[in-house]
Parts: sequence; structure tokens; C-alpha cells
Amino acid sequence: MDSSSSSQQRRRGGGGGMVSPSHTPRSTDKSARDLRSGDFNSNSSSKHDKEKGVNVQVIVRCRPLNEDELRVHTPVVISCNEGRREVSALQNIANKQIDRTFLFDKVFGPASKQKDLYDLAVSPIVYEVLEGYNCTIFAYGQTGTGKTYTMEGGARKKNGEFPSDAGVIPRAVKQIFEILEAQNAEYNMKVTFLELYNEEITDLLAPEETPKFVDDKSKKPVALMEDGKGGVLVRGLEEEIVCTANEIYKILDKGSAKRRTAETLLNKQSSRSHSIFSITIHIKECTPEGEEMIKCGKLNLVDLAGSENISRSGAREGRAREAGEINKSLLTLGRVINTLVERSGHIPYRDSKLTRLLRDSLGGKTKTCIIATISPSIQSLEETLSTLDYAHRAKNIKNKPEINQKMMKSAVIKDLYSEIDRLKQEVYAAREKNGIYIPRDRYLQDEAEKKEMAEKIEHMELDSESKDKQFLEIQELYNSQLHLTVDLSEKLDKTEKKLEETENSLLDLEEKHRQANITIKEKEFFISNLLKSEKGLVERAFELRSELENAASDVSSLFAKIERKDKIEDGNRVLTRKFQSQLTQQLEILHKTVAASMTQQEKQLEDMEEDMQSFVSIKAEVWIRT
Ligand SMILES: Nc1ncnc2c1ncn2[C@@H]1O[C@H](COP(=O)(O)OP(=O)(O)OP(=O)(O)O)[C@@H](O)[C@H]1O
Repeated sequence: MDSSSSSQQRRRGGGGGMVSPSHTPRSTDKSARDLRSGDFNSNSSSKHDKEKGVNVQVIVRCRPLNEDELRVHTPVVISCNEGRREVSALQNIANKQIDRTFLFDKVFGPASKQKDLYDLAVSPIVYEVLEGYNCTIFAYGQTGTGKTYTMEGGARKKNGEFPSDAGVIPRAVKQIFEILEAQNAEYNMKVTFLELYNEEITDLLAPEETPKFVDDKSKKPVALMEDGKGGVLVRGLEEEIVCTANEIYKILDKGSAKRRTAETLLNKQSSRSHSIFSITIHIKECTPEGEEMIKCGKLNLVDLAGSENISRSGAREGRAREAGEINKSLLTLGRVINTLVERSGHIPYRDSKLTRLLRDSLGGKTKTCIIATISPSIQSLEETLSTLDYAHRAKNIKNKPEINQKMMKSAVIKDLYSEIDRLKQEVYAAREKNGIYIPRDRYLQDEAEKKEMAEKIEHMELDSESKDKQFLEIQELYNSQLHLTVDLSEKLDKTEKKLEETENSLLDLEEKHRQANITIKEKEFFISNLLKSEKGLVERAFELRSELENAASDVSSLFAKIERKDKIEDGNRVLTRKFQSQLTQQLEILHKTVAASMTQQEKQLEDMEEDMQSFVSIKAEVWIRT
């Protein structure tokens, strides 16, 4: 973002001006280098950065569960591995554990302290600023995830002590002054603080000239103007020159208080506004030839509006425009990031004030760091995943950081001197009353003329303002027409591409058709062969059938023979049984006959034995007698 003040701008302080000549350490000062850490700096070779580009650094910070969440035991679904620079979202989809892990440049878990984040991620950026780079740090995330806590942190203590929970802004301010003082540098520092709400810019440092500042119409307009060099200027933005850290803290307090008052009076919601705090530092340097040069570095600290789904945050009716506009800024930011990542042509920076303001930080010459803040709670899982996706995509944005060109000290202070001279003369004339004296009538007449002139001028200013407005409208119309033309030519390109693709696919289809015809012919050949073999098979089937029929008649005659054989066997069985019974009868008769003959023979034997015994006894008697 490149801002500049109008003629109305006030310059305060000035004690830090670059007029007293003394030693000014160079940007290559060793002490400054030794103090560095972190890899934001590892890309500091400006030639390399310029040619190849440097990726936007993306850091994720997860806040701890708050008291309410702890009380109701809200489940934690985010785990941070700081060493591996990973954030994992634990998801349970349809009873399946599907975790998603994202890798970032740095990861800070719920236990991380403000100091840890600052020392590791932001401190190196501050050194880059003091070397002459423009750097932007922005906090992106859902409402309540700690964007403001990270950027601003806890309030300053009443005794002026630095609080341990101070955020990036106060720490950066402190570090800048510490380094400049350690280097005994001659510098000039100015700050701006603006709020972007509902696509309208409010200068948080503007003096409260009118107590009715809540009435938008009475407010001093702060408009964005093209600077003719591709950048934008914020016309009418107050630039406060500061000399000490305390001055900046007071300015911050003042700006934040104004923001809060406006919030209350206009019923604004801080979560829907973007705030941009910028510090511009001019440091005097001496070339080896002894020439005095001025280098300039700028640090933009951006606290973006809550990234949650606007419809869910209750945007309805009267607030629809407001939500729409904020959505417009964030949506455009998303679209710019997508276009840069995909390198897909026209980048819609002009579609919102936020992207116009941050143009140089996204794909430009600025070194950019995004701090994405997330909540660990299950209730925020959807938004957390969307923040992680968004941040992960932003990692691919490439910027081409360039050190701001150094200016001759003499040229820079020449203007300042002439302004001081003019002011001195005015003061002197007033103090010494040595101005021009004129008669009262003439004075009154002059005053009346002056008044008339002033009215005329006012009229002309109003006229010119409305012309400016008209011009802006016409310019916007022209730009929108230009966008339309670009869009249309993009569409034409796309259509031509599509046509080419369609022609290519038609050629592909024709080739496929040719291949299909060849395949069909091959298939037809196979089918005719199959039909032939089918015919042969049918003939063979007929032969087999007649053979089968013959076999069947053979089998039936065989069955008839078997039947006959069974009948004969049955007859044989009857005959056998008959023969068996006759044989049994015959055998019984024979048995009886044999038994009778045996009994008869036994009788005969007994008779013969008796006869023999009687014969023997007779013989014995005979022998004895003899
Ligand atoms: N890392 C952290 N450690 C401790 N407390 C935190 C941390 N981050 C946020 N908080 C606390 O959470 C609350 C919400 O934080 P904060 O207001 O910074 O959120 P935010 O993102 O800026 O919200 P909004 O978009 O509404 O402005 C605050 O009370 C803050 O103190």
C-alpha cells in the first residue's frame, strides 16, 4: 500500500528529523545482521528475489480453548506439530477417521506465547523493513480466533510497563526503535492508521474537528486515488510524525479508541472491519564516497475482518449491504489470491478497496507474511478447514520484493527546509507584527471579497469534488467496461480453447470410430467362423443323436433279453426248489431204510455173537472133556 497525505495533512513532532549530521550505520551493519533469525530473511538476496520471486510466508496460529469451551468440554480437533510445521484437522466422516494435514512455513500451537511468535516470525521482517523493503503482515481468520490478540495483544499497563501479552504491533514498534537507537541512526518515522468498513475508509488518526463525525456526510472524505505509477494513494490520510515508541502507543490507543467509539455509535462490529496500521521509516545512510542517501522502508500491519461465512454471522436486511461489502473485500482478496496462484490472467485488484490498498503486498514488490489464526474447537472445524485451505493456497503467491530506491538526502530535505522557512516567516511576521497594515474599510472590503472568494472556492471545490466523483464514476465505469472487455476476451480465449479441444476430441472420436470399424470387421470374421463351426457341430449332433437312438434300441432289446433271462431263472428256481424237496424226501426215505437195515444188521450181529459165544462155550467144554 502506498499512502500519501494531502495538503491538509498535519506533521507533528519532528524531533527525529534527519538534520543533525552524525554517523549513520549502513543497512549492511553487522550488528543488525547478527540479530536476525528466521527464514523470512533467507530470501534477502534482492537480485535473486527480484528475478525469481519469493513466496508469501504463511504462518498458522491456533488459539487455546477459551473458558466457555473448557467448561463444556468442547472436543479439540486440531493438532499442531510446530517442529514439523504441520497442522492436522481430525475429521470423522461417516464413522471413518479422515484427517487432513497441512504444511506451513511456521506453526504456532495453543501453548505458544506472543513473544515466541514475534521472535520467530515477525522480528526478521522488521530487519527487512529497516533495510529498505516494504513489508506487510496480515492476520486472517474466523472471528474470535485471535487476529486482534495476535496483532495488538493485551492493553498497555498503567505504569507504562510492556505487557507480556503485547502483540505484533507494539513489539514491532519497540524493536524498530531499539534497533535505530542501537545503530545511533538518524531517521524520520511516520505512521498512518486507517479502518476499512463497508468499503469506506476511515482515518483513525484524523483530528476530531467535529463532534458529529458519526454523521458520515460531515466526515472529511478519505478517498483512494491512482498515483499514476500503478499504485494508490489515500488522499487526505493523516500522517503523524513520531519520535518515540510511546508516541506510537498513544497513537494506537487513540486510533483504537476512535474505532471503538465509532463501533458503538454506528453499531459497527469490529469483526467486520479491516484495519491497516502503517509505519514508514526514512533512514539516513552514507555511501562510501561520503554522499548522504535516504533509504525508506515501510511496514503494514493488517488486521482483517473475520473470514467466517457472512450469511452465518447474521447478515440480513439492513446489514446485507454491509456484509456484502465486507464479503466483497474478502471475496476479492480470495479471488486475487486464486488468480495469482493459478496465474490465470487478469487480477481483480480493482474490485475492492482492500485489494487496491494491498495490491503491492499481493504479487508486488512487497514482502508479505500472512498469519492465519484458527480455533481448535470442533464447532469451528468447517471454518478452520476453510482458513487452512485459504492459507495453504496463499503460500503459492510469489512476490518480487525490491528494496526501495534510495534518495539523495539533499533532495529529500530540500522540500522540508523550504516548508520550514515558510512556516518560520509566518511565525516571525505574526510574532513581530511586521505584516502589512491596511485601513479598516479596506480590510473589511478585502475580508468580504476574501469571504466571497472563499465561498466561490468552496463552491468550486464542491463542484470539482462532484466532478472528481463523476470522473471516478466514469473511470470506474471505464474500468468495469475494461474488465468486461478483458473478461469477454478471456471468455473468447476460453471458447477458442474449448473449440480447439472439441476439434481435437472430434479427431480423437473419428480415429476411435475407424478403430471401432476395424474391430467390427474382425468381430464379423470371428462370427462367420463361429457360425461355420456351429453348423459342423449341429451335423455332428445329428449323427450323435442317431447313434444314441440306435444305442437306445439296443439297450431296450438288452432289457427284453434280461427280462427273459429273469423269467428262465425264476423257472429254474422253482424247479430247483421242487428238486430240493423231492431230494429231501428221497433222502429221508433212504435214511429210514439205512437205519432199518442197520438195526437189522445189528440184530443179526448180536445173534451171530450169541451163536459164536455158544459155539465157543461148547468147544471149550469139549476141549475140557478131552
Ligand atoms: N493465542 C491466544 N492465547 C490466548 N488467548 C487468545 C489467543 N488468541 C485469542 N485469544 C483470546 O480469544 C478472544 C478472541 O480473540 P480476538 O478478539 O483477538 O479474535 P479476532 O479474531 O480478532 O476476532 P474479531 O474478528 O471478532 O475481531 C480474546 O479474548 C483473546 O484474548
